[in-house]
Amino acid sequence: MHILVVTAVPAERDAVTAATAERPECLTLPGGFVLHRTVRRDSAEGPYALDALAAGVGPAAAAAGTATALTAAALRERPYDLVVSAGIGGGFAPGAPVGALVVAEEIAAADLGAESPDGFLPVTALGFGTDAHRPPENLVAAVAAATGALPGTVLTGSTVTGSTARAAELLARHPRALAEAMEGFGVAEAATAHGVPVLELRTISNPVGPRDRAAWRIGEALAALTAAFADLPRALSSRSTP
Ligand SMILES: O=C(O)c1cccc(C(=O)CC[C@H]2O[C@@H](n3cnc4c(=O)[nH]cnc43)[C@H](O)[C@@H]2O)c1
Repeated sequence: MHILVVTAVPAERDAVTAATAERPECLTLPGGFVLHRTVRRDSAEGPYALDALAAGVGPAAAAAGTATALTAAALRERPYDLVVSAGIGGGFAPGAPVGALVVAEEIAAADLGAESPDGFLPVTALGFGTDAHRPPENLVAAVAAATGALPGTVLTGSTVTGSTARAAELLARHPRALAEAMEGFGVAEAATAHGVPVLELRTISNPVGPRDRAAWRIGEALAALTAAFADLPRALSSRSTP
C-alpha cells in the first residue's frame, strides 16, 4: 500500500509520521515540495509506505502540492493507492468537540461560488465544476470502525470562520457538517483528477465560531492525529471491497 498524506503545516506532517517509530526519509520534488517517507514493514497488514507532505495552508497550496506528488509518483511508475488530507480543524458543536476525530463522508467546498440577493450560490449552480467529493463509503466506514472517527461532512474554506452567525450559515447549508478546515477540497480535486481515492481526517483543535486563537488545543489535536494514523493500517486492511 502506497499512501500520500497531505497536511497544511510541518507540525501536522510530523504528527502523522510520529505514528511509526521510523525516522522519515526526505525526498525533494519539483517546486520544492518535500515528502517525508516512512515504511512500516512490521505491520501485520503488510508493507505500508506513507509519504507525508506539508503543502501549505489553504486549498490552492494543497492542490498544488498534491498534484505535484501524484504526478511525480506516476512518472516514477509507483502511483499512490490512496490520498489523505489530514490535520487539525474546527469542530461544529455539539457533534464534534475538541479532541474528536472526524472522517469525511463528504469533502465540501464551503465558499466556492457566488453571493446573490437570495443567498450563496455554489459553483455548480453557476454551471461549473464540482463543489463536493465523496470518499469511498467502505473506506470511510472502515476508518470510523478502526479509529473511532465520527463520520460527517468536512468543509473547506479559504477563511477560518470567526462568528456564530457564519457558523450557523454554514450549518444551514451543510446540515451534516462536523468539521471545517482549509485544504481538503484542494487535495480531493487533485486526487480525483489523477483517479486516486481520497479521504479527509481532521482532529478537532477548536470550536467553529467566534475567534479565540488562544483557546485552540493544538497539542491535544496533534496527539489525536498521531493516534489516528497508528490505527490507519488496520482500517485499510479491514475494509471490504465495494
Ligand atoms: O501554531 C502551531 O503550533 C500549529 C501547529 C499545527 C497547526 C497549526 C495551524 O494553525 C494549522 C492551520 C490549519 O488548521 C486548520 N484549522 C484549524 N482550525 C480551523 C478552523 O476553525 N477553521 C478552519 N481551519 C482550521 C486549517 O486547515 C489550517 O490550515 C498551528
